[in-house]
Parts: sequence; C-alpha cells; structure tokens
Amino acid sequence: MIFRLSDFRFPDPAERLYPETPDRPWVLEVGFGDGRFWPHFARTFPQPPNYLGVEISGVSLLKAHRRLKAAGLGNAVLTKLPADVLVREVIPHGALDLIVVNFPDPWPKAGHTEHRLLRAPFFELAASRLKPGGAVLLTTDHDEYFEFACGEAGKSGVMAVDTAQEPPPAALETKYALKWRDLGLGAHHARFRPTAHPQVPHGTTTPYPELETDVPHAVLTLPVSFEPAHFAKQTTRGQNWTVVLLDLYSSLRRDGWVALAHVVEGELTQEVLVGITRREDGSYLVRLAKFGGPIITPGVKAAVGAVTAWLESEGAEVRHRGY
Ligand SMILES: C[S@@+](CC[C@H](N)C(=O)[O-])C[C@H]1O[C@@H](n2cnc3c(N)ncnc32)[C@H](O)[C@@H]1O
Repeated sequence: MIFRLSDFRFPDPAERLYPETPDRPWVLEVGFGDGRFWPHFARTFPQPPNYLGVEISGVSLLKAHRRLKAAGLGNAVLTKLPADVLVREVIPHGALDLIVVNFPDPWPKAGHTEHRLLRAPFFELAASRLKPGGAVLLTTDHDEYFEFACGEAGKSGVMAVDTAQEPPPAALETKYALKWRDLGLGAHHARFRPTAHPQVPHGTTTPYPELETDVPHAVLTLPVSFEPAHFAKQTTRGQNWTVVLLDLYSSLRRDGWVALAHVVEGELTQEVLVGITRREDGSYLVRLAKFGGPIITPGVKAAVGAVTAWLESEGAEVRHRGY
C-alpha cells in the first residue's frame, strides 16, 4: 500500500498501520530503491514482518510497489518522503525491531557529508524509535561512508557498533549490491544496537483536521480598493520554517482567489494552497485548502499567516485569527 504523508497519524502505531498483523516484528527500510530487498528478506521469517519502506524517488516507489504486490506482501506500507521526517514524525517511541539501510547514497564530495543520512542525530533518533534489542543494519560498498557511519554511531553515545557479522543475504541481492559486485567491489556490514533509548520528541505535526473550524484560517474584510494584481512573490522566515508565497490565482467558480505557497521545514517540503473566499456577509475567509493532502505543521500555519499578513498590508482588517 502506498501512503502519502497525510495518510499517517503522528505518531502512527503498528495497530493502525497493520490492523491484521499488529504483533509481528516491524521493519523499516530506508531508501529501498527498486524494492528487491524486502521480498528476499521477508522469506527468511516464518511469517512476513510488518514492513515500512521510505524513499525519496517516485519512480522507485512505483517499481517497488509492483514488486511487493507481485510477491503477495500485504502487510507492507511504502511512502515517498525523506527518511528523517518519517522516523521523527510517524514512528512511535520504541516501536521498530529493525531499520535497514542498504547502499545509501554516499555523498562522497568534500563538504557534502551533512547530506548523509547516517550521522549522529539520526542514530539518536533511531535509538529512540527502536525496541530494546532492535538494531540498524547498514550494508554499503563505500569504504569511507562505512567508516564515517561507524564513527557517527559512536559519537551519538547511544549505539554500540558491531562489524563482525555477515550482512543478510538479501542485502547482497539489491540492485546496487549487484551493480557493485559486477564491478568487483565487496560490501561492508555493520549492526548498530541501541545502548540507551533517548526520548527524541515527535514534532507538533497533525493531520488535516476533520472539523472545519480547526483548519488554519483567518477571517477579514478587504477594502473596496483591494487589487489582487499587487501580489508579488514573497518569502517569510521563522525559526524552523520558510514560506514562499509563489503566486495568486483568481477563482472562476467562486468569488475569491487561491495563493500557492511553498513551505520548507528542515527536510520536509510541502506545496499548499490557501483559499481567500468571500462569505455571505461580505467578509473573506482565508483558509488552508485540503487539496494536495497537506499536514498541519508550524510552517503550514505560517503560510496562512503569510497570506493574511499580505492582505493586511493591502488594507485588510483582520476579525479573527485561527492559525
Ligand atoms: C544508492 S541507492 C540504493 C537503493 C537500494 N537500497 C539498493 O540497494 O539497490 C540509494 C537510495 O536511497 C534513496 N534516498 C536517498 N536519500 C534518502 C532519504 N533521505 N530518505 C529516503 N530515501 C533516500 C535514493 O532515492 C536511492 O533510491
């Protein structure tokens, strides 16, 4: 099953994601590529564990989905997101049995190591989301990234590093494993086991509210002189978010407009629409649209705030702020 970010709860327990198999072990694979690992690895268990796969490539998502469907693996959820966002926002504390990372992008250029996934903060986060006895399994061809990851795990202070074990055979059958094997390269393997389970908190993310009044909004009146053509692209920054109001579109069906906003919060980006719609009493409702499946974060609330602030700068009088 493919999940969008808005399909999740924050955090989301195994009982809800896998209602028919909540008691099975739970495995997260980061960067599953074309999805070859899971059908091989799942076969090594008496019953397939619950599987959550996270990828940033949409093409890979579709390939892996076809593969898992063909293998009849029903208790599997795939999603297109940066791994850090999924682990931080969606995975409950102490919920996972394994986190598997096969042949992660090595970011080999000097100055690019901050793009690497397996840095100390990720190990700390992983330790908080793994069960006691759980582990992160890393298999990679890349000598330097392997040393780096082992060093970062040590630096996190919450992971013991074991490099003595063989990788699971399934990790040596992925697309990248075969690619590097054909070139005569070997693979390194490490198991990182939590020595402590720090309580790395979840964010303040919530799903799009069911109750209309809970959707981030504002009510305001516009001056008769209001001129939407005054809109210009604009950027607002907060402590952990950046909102870019990209454009404003006129609605043909309703009396009003829609603003398109780009919201960046760490690795999470969302494109959201904020409607500005005339109400019966002549006032206007500025409200986050459901279109596109946004989730409610501080940055998304700030996007509603940014549209409201722009309208104020054009002479609007705000009657109510609900964001
Ligand atoms: C070198 S490929 C390896 C793919 C697969 N594991 C294999 O062994 O064939 C690395 C994969 O990680 C994905 N990826 C990179 N950064 C990611 C992130 N932050 N979250 C999730 N996936 C990521 C890439 O899109 C790519 O498919």
